[in-house]
Amino acid sequence: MRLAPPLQGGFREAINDFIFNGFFIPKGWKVCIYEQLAYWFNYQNSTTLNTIISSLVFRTLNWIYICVQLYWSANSTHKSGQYFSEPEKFDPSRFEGGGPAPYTFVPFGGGPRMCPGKEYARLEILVFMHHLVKRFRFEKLIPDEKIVVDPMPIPAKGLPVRLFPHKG
Ligand code: HEM
Repeated sequence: MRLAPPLQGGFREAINDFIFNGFFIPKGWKVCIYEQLAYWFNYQNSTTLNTIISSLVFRTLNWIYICVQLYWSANSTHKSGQYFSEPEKFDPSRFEGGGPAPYTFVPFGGGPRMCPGKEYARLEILVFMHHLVKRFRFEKLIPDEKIVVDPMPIPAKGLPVRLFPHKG
């Protein structure tokens, strides 16, 4: 959920004027639909930006649109060395105690529009994992299988595993 969050992030509308990194963002500015471009920004800048605010000019037929994106990014926030030491390392102990600072671990978003399916999704995967480890030992068939992002992160070959039922 931290290293490869299923949702990369989302768009927001500014409810007040504010300044971010020298950009003046007026109240009411919001999204353009160029999500793929945002994904691209997300990956290109993954170590430096945790919010992407970019002005874009693009042309459709004879119209030129100027568009501001306010995009919060789970992926780049989760990979920030400022919030997670050795960000590429899988280390569940970083969630012990108080865990990460508020709004730094955001696979389900945050604030009033946070994912309402959060607890259901966590429970479902917990039940699945419980039955898997209680009944089987398992091995990945492709140890270094890559994850492709298109736009959701999925194992490139479908994560084949071999199951060995526990005896008795
Ligand atoms: C691992 C599983 C899931 C992940 C990682 C996930 C992630 C997210 C994220 C990041 C958002 C945007 C939150 C924001 O803008 O702050 C969202 C919104 C939403 N999710 Fe999920 N979700 C998951 C499972 C589910 C499930 C199981 C349901 C329903 C049963 C669900 C229903 C929704 C709905 C309805 C919204 C829109 C909420 C709104 O805009 O007010 N999600 N989810």
